[in-house]
Amino acid sequence: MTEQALRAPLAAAAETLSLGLTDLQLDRLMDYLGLLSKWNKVYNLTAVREPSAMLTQHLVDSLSLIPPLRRHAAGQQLRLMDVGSGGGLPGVVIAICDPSIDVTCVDAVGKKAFFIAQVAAELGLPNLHGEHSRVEKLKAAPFDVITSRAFASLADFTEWTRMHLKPGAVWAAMKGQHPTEELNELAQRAPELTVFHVEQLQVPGLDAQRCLLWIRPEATPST
Ligand SMILES: C[S@@+](CC[C@H](N)C(=O)[O-])C[C@H]1O[C@@H](n2cnc3c(N)ncnc32)[C@H](O)[C@@H]1O
Repeated sequence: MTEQALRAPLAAAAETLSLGLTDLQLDRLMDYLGLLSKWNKVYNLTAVREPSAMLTQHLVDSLSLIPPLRRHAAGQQLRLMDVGSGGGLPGVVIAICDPSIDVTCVDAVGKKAFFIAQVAAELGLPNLHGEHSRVEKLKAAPFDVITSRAFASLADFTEWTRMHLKPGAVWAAMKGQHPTEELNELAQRAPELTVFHVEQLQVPGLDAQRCLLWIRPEATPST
């Protein structure tokens, strides 16, 4: 498939999601797709091999997070950690779509974190950083939002990243079908956490269930 043939469905998906992306942002998303496809063979970034499948299953899927994230940001600058980001999903897509969000992609595999740094340099994204570490070993740093996609159970995700939450910060976990069992496990292991919003994500061109879970530590009552 030619680049032009992939750019059209990408632009259409961005339009359907009302993202208001500029031509430069669409170019960067296409450049990212090119890098993902090129370096996948070397770095083993994703099991999805075909660029057209990567476009829908990875880029457009990650784009579906942008409207809820913007709603949450409400125009404020945010520091966001994307945990277990692999080839940069959704972290790189967020950094391209929203320059006011400073994104750190954390992955336990060094070559994946290196790839993120390479994407940041090649695409000229000063708001994108790659960090090589198991997240539970990472020195505590304050973030406003911690995201994950295809990473770990909700209970592990929140336990391993809790020390990185600023006061007032939240987790946003991308999942497929409504994760009933994971929610039950979370309620047992971390009853002090609140799942304050579960929303369906619409992924243009993908006939699959997707949802986003917003979680926060229970507010400490003031004394
Ligand atoms: C299934 S991949 C998902 C990648 C990407 N988020 C996506 O949606 O395509 C899970 C990633 O989590 C990373 N990972 C697993 N355990 C980790 C940990 N404790 N800390 C940081 N990264 C971890 C793996 O190296 C892998 O790249």
